[in-house]
Amino acid sequence: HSVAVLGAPFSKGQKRRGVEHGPKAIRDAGLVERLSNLDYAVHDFGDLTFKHLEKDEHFMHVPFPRTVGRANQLLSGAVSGAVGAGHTCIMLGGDHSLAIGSVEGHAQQCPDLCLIWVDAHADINTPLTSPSGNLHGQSVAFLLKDLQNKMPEVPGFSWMKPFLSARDLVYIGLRDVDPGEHIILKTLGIQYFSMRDIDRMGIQRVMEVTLDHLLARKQRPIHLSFDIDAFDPSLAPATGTPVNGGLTYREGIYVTEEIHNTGLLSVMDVVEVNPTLGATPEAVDSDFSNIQHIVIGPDTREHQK
Ligand SMILES: N[C@](CCCC[B-](O)(O)O)(CCN1CCCCC1)C(=O)O
Ligand SMILES: [Mn+2]
Ligand SMILES: [Mn+2]
Ligand SMILES: [Mn+2]
Repeated sequence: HSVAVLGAPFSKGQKRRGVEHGPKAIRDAGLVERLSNLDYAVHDFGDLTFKHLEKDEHFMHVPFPRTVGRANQLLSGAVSGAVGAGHTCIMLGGDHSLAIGSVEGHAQQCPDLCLIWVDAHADINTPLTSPSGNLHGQSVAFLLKDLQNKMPEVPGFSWMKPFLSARDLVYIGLRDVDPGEHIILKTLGIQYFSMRDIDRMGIQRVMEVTLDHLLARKQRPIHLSFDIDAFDPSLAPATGTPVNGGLTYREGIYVTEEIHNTGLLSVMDVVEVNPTLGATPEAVDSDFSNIQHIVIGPDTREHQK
């Protein structure tokens, strides 16, 4: 079947410059070619063009709310279009605030979707709990119906309303969760597997329980939102919020292979790649070839043994 590649060169969900170059860096490392070599029909939709809104005052301590909201409204339409056209969509970020538009657009086509969030962070702060105000740490809070009564009206987001149930979300890779986020995770009973859980259970068991939790009742489309800071910084240093003690290369491969093997992957976000950060040129290059391999999985012919 066919794959749509959609670039979202956007950085205003956080304060560090450079993550807007993520899509180009991933493309330059050969994503489209590698997908084509795996006999996928690849439709490269190119990069979205985001407008920086002139008047965009902070909302509380949240920077660029209208710019971020507008970007996600645009992205939502693009992802909805790609999925509606029958493609599996790969969205290249850009910072993780883009998951708001990506998941919302996906849900327009697939209201019964489930969400697997691979990340060092929970990204579930509300504007009231966020220590930084940065919207890339609040994405999930905008999606969840269960948090509706805890969310203020943020300017720029009136185009959407929360649609996801807490039971339809699983986290993998958590190791830097803020106090307010921890309270939300516990209160909503959200299923998560921290790095400590992975240490104890092993990645095979984590994936078994994750896919059982999400798919046992019924098979449905999977949205995989993959923040590359889920990886250990030794593997993926070129990212804005690195945290030690992350996923190994093999764990990353296993997570994506198990999701691939369900045949239910419908949209994947690859976000927080910042080629201007924390890396030497060779590290940047290995970063992206690693990401390529993880995102696409090894040559599928290996599976057909
Ligand atoms: N939870 C943080 C980081 C969010 C990262 C967003 B992601 O996952 O898309 O990269 C704050 C993290 N923490 C704050 C106190 C000092 C240490 C970092 C926040 O700013 O909300
Ligand atoms: Mn994230
Ligand atoms: Mn993160
Ligand atoms: Mn990050």
